[in-house]
Amino acid sequence: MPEAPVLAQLDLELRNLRKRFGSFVAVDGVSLQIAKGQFVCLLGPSGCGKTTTLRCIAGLEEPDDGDILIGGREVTRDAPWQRDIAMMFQDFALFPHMSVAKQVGFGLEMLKRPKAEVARRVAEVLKAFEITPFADRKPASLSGGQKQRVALARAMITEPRLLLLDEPIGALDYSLRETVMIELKALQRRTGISFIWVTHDQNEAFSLGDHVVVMNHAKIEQQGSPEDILQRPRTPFVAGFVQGNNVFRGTIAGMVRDQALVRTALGEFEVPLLGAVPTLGSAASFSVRAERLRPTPEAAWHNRMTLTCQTVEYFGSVRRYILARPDGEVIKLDQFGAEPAYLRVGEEAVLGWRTEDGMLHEGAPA
Ligand SMILES: Nc1ncnc2c1ncn2[C@@H]1O[C@H](COP(=O)(O)OP(=O)(O)OP(=O)(O)O)[C@@H](O)[C@H]1O
Repeated sequence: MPEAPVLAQLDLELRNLRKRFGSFVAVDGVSLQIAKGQFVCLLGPSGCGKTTTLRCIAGLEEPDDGDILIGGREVTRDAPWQRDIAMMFQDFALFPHMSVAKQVGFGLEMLKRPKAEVARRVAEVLKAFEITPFADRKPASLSGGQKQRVALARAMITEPRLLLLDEPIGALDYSLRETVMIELKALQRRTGISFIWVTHDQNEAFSLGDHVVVMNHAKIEQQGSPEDILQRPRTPFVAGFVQGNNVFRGTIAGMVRDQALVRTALGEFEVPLLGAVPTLGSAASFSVRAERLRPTPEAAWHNRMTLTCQTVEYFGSVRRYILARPDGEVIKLDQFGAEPAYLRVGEEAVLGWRTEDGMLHEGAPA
């Protein structure tokens, strides 16, 4: 059994957090435990409640119900500056009339630290973020990447326990994003401060996060390591939301030992039973990742179907085949890009997969 996290060592805990705007429920019973020094990504489609959750943690929204603990201390009704957090927004929210040095020192001045200490720390932080040459400049004269460094320096100077980031690289050019992501990940590791990073971009979430929290319709659908979520999606929503899954819908037609037989429009497939045993005849869905399918299944594999290759996309590291399903949907098959191609457009293939590569979902499919 996995060890329960030691509560005093949690950087953040949310207990059954709820937030309504009028009759609209934006956050619906969100519970979360974040150990020390984690890079956490809140991932989900637009409007699923990520930003509202983050704003509740920051103290910018008051939850209707539930508790927020930071570093083991209950802060649900505390003001933002009493929470040992800092925030960084997509537009960086820099003060337009303040010099870079002044805004970087702002947090320490608010905490009424002695002038000499503020000056020393500002000099250190400007140097660490390589923005010393801009110390006297106003934000308007800085590039996007420079503004971002200033915003980060301003957030990090108080050495908060949590840094809350809302789509922090959304405003940067694509060419800059990868470099900034590498820098931010290194900064998080170096400082040991937990980052809570809101994004709707799964590449960002899976490449940065130690822990990814997938939200949909105000609730957490699944949380875990990137590998957990990519390889073992537990709900039809997560399977459909993350890239690379083939989702099958049908009904439970039988159960043998530790396997369910799922009847779909494409045939009957065996899927391992992991959790609760489903009712015979109930609606069910499962997924198989595109790289788990094979164009020449072994004789012993039960799961197979004959389809025609519609398109081949080549991404360098991966070759992706799109095969037409009779129900109008498609099947994705991925192959390592350096290998000779499996199939050509128009070619028919028998695709198959090992039973253990199917993932039966919890809850009925939509
Ligand atoms: N102050 C508010 N008043 C009314 N409704 C709000 C308010 N703030 C957020 N909402 C609604 O709550 C829902 C969740 O919003 P939230 O900003 O948390 O979503 P999100 O997942 O961060 O989305 P996005 O990625 O688009 O920012 C949305 O439907 C939004 O319209």
